[in-house]
Amino acid sequence: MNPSLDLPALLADIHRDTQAMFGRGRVADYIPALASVNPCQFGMTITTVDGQSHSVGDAHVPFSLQSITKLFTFVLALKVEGDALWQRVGREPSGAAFNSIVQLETESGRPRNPFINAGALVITDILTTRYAQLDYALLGALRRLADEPNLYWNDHVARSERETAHRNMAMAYFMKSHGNFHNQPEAVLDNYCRQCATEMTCAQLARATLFLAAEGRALSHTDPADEPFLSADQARRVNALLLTCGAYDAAGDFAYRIGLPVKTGVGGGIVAIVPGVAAVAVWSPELDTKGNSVAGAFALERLVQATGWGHTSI
Ligand SMILES: NC(=O)CC[C@H](N)C(=O)O
Repeated sequence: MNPSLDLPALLADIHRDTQAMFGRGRVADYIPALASVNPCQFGMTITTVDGQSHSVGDAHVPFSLQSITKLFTFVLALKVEGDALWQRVGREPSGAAFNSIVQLETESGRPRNPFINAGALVITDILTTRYAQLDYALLGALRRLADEPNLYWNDHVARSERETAHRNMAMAYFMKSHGNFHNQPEAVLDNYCRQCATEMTCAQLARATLFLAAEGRALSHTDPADEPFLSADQARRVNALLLTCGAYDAAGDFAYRIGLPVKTGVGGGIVAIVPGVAAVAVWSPELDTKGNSVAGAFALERLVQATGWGHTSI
């Protein structure tokens, strides 16, 4: 990393400039419990592989990870299932909305990638077969990665999504009709909604995804063995998928503007990986029409313009 970079000063500048972005998007309201979140919040954390962490604004306020959890469930599935999972899900951008159902019909129930809802449901189905209590297995992995024992899902948000999960349920049944869903859709949806309702702060999320910037090494402070969480090759592949599929049908626009592997969620969070350098988490609840945080994307664009990150790593 360029030693002359003053990250705290840069974060302060970005924080100031994002205030002008409030009011340009809308908080997700299709999950009723998310509709009541105060929209005018912004937090950002940069955690570097050399051990620095810098935060600004609401970076210590927990928020609903939503689709950002798809990154973690995919990584878990890759660890337990390996390349066999590609028989059940593709690795191409969908170019369609995150909750689109149309491609499933023409593509025989095999979702385009693990980061759209249909693909994430297949991943959760795979993990539901593997783990008797997936919710706690996932929390355990997240706690280890974030080096933070106090991580939970928000039960109110989980129930709220579960009661209104008609479209996701329809996709699960459709995939089951093609033989690409092995458990009962109801049980998988229970797990999926709890997974999506996991809460973290920006500081915790940046820490939890640092392994993707560090060639798969979890860099745990509490685990001196520093065991790799993924192999360097697997981490490289996960980053490639995040770059091409991490922002749904805005993946091209994100690559153009930001050029880093990212995962977004309708809670307003975005995590971005700068391979070899840092993990960056940003959160601001107002979304654009594709379900991505308006101020979050703006902040990441400012960050890469100022640091040059991404220009050499991709
Ligand atoms: N894009 C998202 O964050 C979507 C996640 C949300 N839980 C859903 O399934 O609709």
